[in-house]
Amino acid sequence: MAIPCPHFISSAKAAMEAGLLIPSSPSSSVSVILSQDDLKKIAAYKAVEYVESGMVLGLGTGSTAKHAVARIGELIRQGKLKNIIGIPTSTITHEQAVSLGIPLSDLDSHPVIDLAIDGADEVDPYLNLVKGRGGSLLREKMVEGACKKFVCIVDESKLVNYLGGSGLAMPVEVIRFCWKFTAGRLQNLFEESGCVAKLRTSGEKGEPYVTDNGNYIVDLYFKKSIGDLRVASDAILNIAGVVEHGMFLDMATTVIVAGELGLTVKSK
Ligand SMILES: O=C[C@H](O)[C@H](O)[C@H](O)COP(=O)(O)O
Repeated sequence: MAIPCPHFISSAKAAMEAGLLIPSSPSSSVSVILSQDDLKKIAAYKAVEYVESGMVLGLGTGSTAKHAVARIGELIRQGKLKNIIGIPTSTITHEQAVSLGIPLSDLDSHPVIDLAIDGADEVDPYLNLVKGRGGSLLREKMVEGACKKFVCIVDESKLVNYLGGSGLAMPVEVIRFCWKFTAGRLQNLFEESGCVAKLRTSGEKGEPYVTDNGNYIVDLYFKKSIGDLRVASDAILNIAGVVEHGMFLDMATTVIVAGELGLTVKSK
């Protein structure tokens, strides 16, 4: 999706730094079309400005986080970041980090993480998130729950008035055993919100999608708000068979939003 940005003031600077935009002259006014992926990259590059040498970093997963991981790899290669240790949140991020030469570890060896950078599927006005449409919610929640700072990076399409408000999936990771039973219990739990629970599938044959942890994902679709998020979270986690859900409540310390009018940094 191309987004017209006639007055792209603060993001123009970030776009130049990201190599997405070259001004024709120092005084020229900026008029540029940036794609959604450009916006993701701009948010990611801004987040990497928070990274300092010697940090243990949570490396997120997804089409936005991959730009941050690439940038960290680039700065390490250029010698501008030293002694970084990355904790990846998925096998795909692990593979990307290895290909970039980023030294890696895990939570067992590094239980405290200085900073994590990751994307999100939805961000509400209180910086609560929905994550996991890429399937990595469990490891992300473990890593980002162990962080001193969690910088979330999104383009403005991810902003919602309330979680579930995009009408897209709210993922719940469940064990395979009797997943239909678990999906039914989840759907019943949110009956008043018009919830529909669907098993996530992948590939042409529609096989169940399997997470890095060998589990399935049941996606919840809501017609109305699910009300108190803490109550909803506890109720989901109380169902035997549920491993984790994609609501990240009160976890992001900063959210960087790249949009038509520039970069917005919201912090707690
Ligand atoms: O499981 C995937 C992660 O939670 C992602 O961070 C999230 O889905 C956002 O992904 P993207 O940046 O590709 O929109």
